[in-house]
Amino acid sequence: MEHVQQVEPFDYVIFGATGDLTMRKLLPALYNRLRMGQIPDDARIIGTARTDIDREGYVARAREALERFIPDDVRSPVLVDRFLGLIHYVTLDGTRADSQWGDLSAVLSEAPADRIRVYYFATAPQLYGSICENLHSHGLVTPHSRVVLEKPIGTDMATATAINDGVGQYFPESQIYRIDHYLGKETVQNVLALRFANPIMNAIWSGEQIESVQITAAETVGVEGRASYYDTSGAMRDMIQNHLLQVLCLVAMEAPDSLEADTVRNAKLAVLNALRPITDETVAAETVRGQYTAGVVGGQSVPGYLEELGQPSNTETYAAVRAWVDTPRWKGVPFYIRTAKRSARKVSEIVIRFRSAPTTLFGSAPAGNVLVIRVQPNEGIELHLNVKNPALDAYTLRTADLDTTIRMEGGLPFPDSYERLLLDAVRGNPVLFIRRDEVEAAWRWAEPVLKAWSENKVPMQTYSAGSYGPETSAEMLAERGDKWHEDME
Ligand SMILES: NC(=O)C1=CN([C@@H]2O[C@H](COP(=O)(O)OP(=O)(O)OC[C@H]3O[C@@H](n4cnc5c(N)ncnc54)[C@H](OP(=O)(O)O)[C@@H]3O)[C@@H](O)[C@H]2O)C=CC1
Ligand SMILES: O=C1O[C@H](COP(=O)(O)O)[C@@H](O)[C@H](O)[C@H]1O
Repeated sequence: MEHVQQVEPFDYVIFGATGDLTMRKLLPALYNRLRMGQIPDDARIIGTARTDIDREGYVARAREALERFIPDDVRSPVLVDRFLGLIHYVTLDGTRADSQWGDLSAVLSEAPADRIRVYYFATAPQLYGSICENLHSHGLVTPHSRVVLEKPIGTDMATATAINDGVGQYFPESQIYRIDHYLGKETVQNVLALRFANPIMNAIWSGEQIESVQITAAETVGVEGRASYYDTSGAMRDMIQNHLLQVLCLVAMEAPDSLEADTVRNAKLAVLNALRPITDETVAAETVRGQYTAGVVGGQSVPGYLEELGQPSNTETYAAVRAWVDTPRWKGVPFYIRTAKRSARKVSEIVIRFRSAPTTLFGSAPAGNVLVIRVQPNEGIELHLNVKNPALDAYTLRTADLDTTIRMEGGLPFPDSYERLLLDAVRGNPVLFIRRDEVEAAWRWAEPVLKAWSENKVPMQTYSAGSYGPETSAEMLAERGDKWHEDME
């Protein structure tokens, strides 16, 4: 099975190795892959950051991170020591040409010249260009090198272009891996299997049978310790421009001829290019933005966004958009996309509402079937069907659910999406990474909305923490007789 095959020996060079992302996600993900037997003994993880510590100091931090973020039942002292044995650390300012590049070069030159080298940028994106320039000028970019770029790729088209140009000067597109962790989620990848491996699904996957599509990513958490980042971002930039548009692409794309990276990415790009532009004239009707106020989440009282921030802000913590994919397949089908912080519950899901049967056999019209792809939690698929109500003499209907939970063999939880993606970069498989033109097409669609919002062309709504969002969001759906999933019967 592919997921337990060992990858080739590699050097993973992490820029930003002392940061939150490395400690919380990257090191635990690599540990878990080592635990699964996928990481060869001679692989190396080379952390770099400006913090002046030696290898022992860094290994101590890495050990602490594993103790914190790897559950006890899968953290074995022997494996932890083996993992920590792979780690090196080089103190380095990635933006300065006169920093200790020689030290990094010396460590890298201990491995064969044709070794796979992954440069992972877990720093602020503004640094990516100068880190690449320094890698190049110090002769560290080899034909076997790849660079993984963390989000956000810009805050608009201009900044995205600057980042992509900066990296693109030194790495060809084929060596650039833009990560989107939603594509690493098992249930997101499953959309392709569900659609294209099941003729019964494929046959009904268009506006002829589908009334509307909803894509939700809601969280109960607020902005946690990331307020300074989040307040410059907001829900549209943080979740919709990247993760949720990618999910929309998988739901809406035409069948690719193969699962080869560029074939899939071309199919996604075609969807992004077919998104109907939202203009100053349509933005108030097609979008809703909001900020959470104080409320109760999971039984705990929590402050509002502005209280947490301690200053006024025009940044949305909730965004909902009615998007349209202008292709023959999706004519007249709204794609409702929404994301929220401090929502009533954590849920990411895709809800496909089918048109109802035109029959008059049963008195009232039967409800349209609903297919729910549960991205997380409780990953699985449910299909709401109409069945005869067995309790009554009259021939009436009720709904029954076909519900399947998708699990790994042995009932194990799915690996974190970073686990798959980190090793795909080693394998040289970019299918789950985003190509430059996709990023640009997504900004082309999102930018006019952000501009209109910044000019207050759409009022900022409020919603209580622990609710499902502003009322105007439900009203946007009601205009066409639609309801958000939680309001469906
Ligand atoms: N944290 C998260 O959950 C997520 C983060 N991201 C993205 O990942 C990136 C990193 O985020 P996060 O870990 O939270 O940020 P942190 O601020 O926690 O870490 C930043 C890292 O960059 C290093 N750094 C800063 N300047 C330089 C420099 N000039 N040269 C070399 N290293 C430098 C810092 O170390 P030092 O000060 O020692 O140099 C530190 O290791 C950002 O782009 C973020 O948007 C994306 C998704 C989720
Ligand atoms: O990229 C991000 O995603 C997380 C949500 O990810 P999930 O896998 O838990 O759904 C979000 O909290 C964060 O703000 C955003 O930057």
